[in-house]
Amino acid sequence: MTSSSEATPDGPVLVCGGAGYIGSHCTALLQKRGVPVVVFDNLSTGHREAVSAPLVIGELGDREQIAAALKEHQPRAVIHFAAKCYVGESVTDPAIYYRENVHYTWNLLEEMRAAGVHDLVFSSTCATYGEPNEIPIPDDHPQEPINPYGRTKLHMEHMMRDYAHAYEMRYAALRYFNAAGARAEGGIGEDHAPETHLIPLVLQVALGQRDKIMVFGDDYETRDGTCIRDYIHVDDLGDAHLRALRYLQDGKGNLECHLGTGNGFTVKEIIEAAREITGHAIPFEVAPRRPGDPAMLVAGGTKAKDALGWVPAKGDVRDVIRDAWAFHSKHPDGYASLP
Ligand SMILES: NC(=O)c1ccc[n+]([C@@H]2O[C@H](COP(=O)([O-])OP(=O)(O)OC[C@H]3O[C@@H](n4cnc5c(N)ncnc54)[C@H](O)[C@@H]3O)[C@@H](O)[C@H]2O)c1
Ligand SMILES: O=c1ccn([C@@H]2O[C@H](COP(=O)(O)OP(=O)(O)O[C@H]3O[C@H](CO)[C@H](O)[C@H](O)[C@H]3O)[C@@H](O)[C@H]2O)c(=O)[nH]1
Repeated sequence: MTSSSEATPDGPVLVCGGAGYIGSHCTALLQKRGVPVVVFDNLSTGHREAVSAPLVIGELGDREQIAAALKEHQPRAVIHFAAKCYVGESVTDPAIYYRENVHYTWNLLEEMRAAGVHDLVFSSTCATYGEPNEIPIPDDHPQEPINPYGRTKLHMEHMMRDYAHAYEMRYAALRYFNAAGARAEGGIGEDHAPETHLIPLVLQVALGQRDKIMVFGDDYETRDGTCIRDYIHVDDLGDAHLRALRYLQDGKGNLECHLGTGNGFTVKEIIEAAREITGHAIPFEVAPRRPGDPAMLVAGGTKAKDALGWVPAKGDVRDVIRDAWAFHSKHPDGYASLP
């Protein structure tokens, strides 16, 4: 058994998508806690430099590659981060999302079943809730996604629920709010191309890589007219995955819950906090609303705390931005800045 302050699951753990932003942070934490870990990633959006664990360059579209990795590394569990994640692209080209999120996850489930690997922790998203009818959003909010990205994630959740019901399998679906920040101990951080997320874009302005940040809409019904989001530190997300896996391995059942801080910040508040931290003026310009953006997304409920004993260590967005800034100012071109 583990203490409530630190969870250590049994390994080896296969981390699909472990070269990506959130997966690399979870992998680093597993290693820090001494859990044997192997990353399986096709490096389509991930980075070899983000991984210091053994890396299998593999494709979830290819069942033979999944089977070979499971056979060679004999994991006791899988944590599954790999997915396509651009909401706009999912609207214009949903086929990619149904193939790579839904079909490829089915590939993984089938190969796990064939190999007798029973435990799966998986990245879901608050985008499965769609336009919330209640803020803060309770854990049992209806799931009515408003774009194909969210719908594919919901399909993935349903697949896991059905597999867990029918076969010998246990799963945790963790619905993240806005992942942000970088590893407090340094070395890894966020490097997406193209980058669409607010905090790294704001920090690109501070680095002189952009003239200004565009604020998508200032006529929402919020305290300053700009959208409110719940920014959750990527290290806290990593910790929640370890706890969720321990929960499954302790036989406590399946789990579906969201992961956020419960604190919401407006776009203008993020810019202001980044000004304080970077000392840069960070000019902005108001642009039209971005289609599909809900005014407010903030986590409510206590399910993750009750089930996992998980409380985010960095609930203040300034701490999140400070860690992101430490990474971006040291690696202004992301992993390309590394020697
Ligand atoms: N970033 C966020 O704010 C956020 C919020 C909610 C949910 N999520 C979910 O969290 C997960 C991780 O997000 P991220 O921001 O770290 O994304 P990311 O793109 O940085 O990481 C995804 C990783 O999966 C790998 N991958 C993708 N397709 C693959 C395939 N077919 N075979 C093998 N590897 C493959 C990529 O190379 C990459 O390393 C995603 O499932 C995403 O939907 C992210
Ligand atoms: O240049 C920018 C970028 C973003 N924003 C605003 O900043 C807020 C946060 O935007 P992000 O793109 O950083 O994050 P989202 O809330 O859109 O995205 C989150 O929710 C999505 C689903 O809705 C996906 O799950 C995604 O991975 C996750 O980060 C939004 O109000 C957005 O309109 C701007 O004003 N200007």
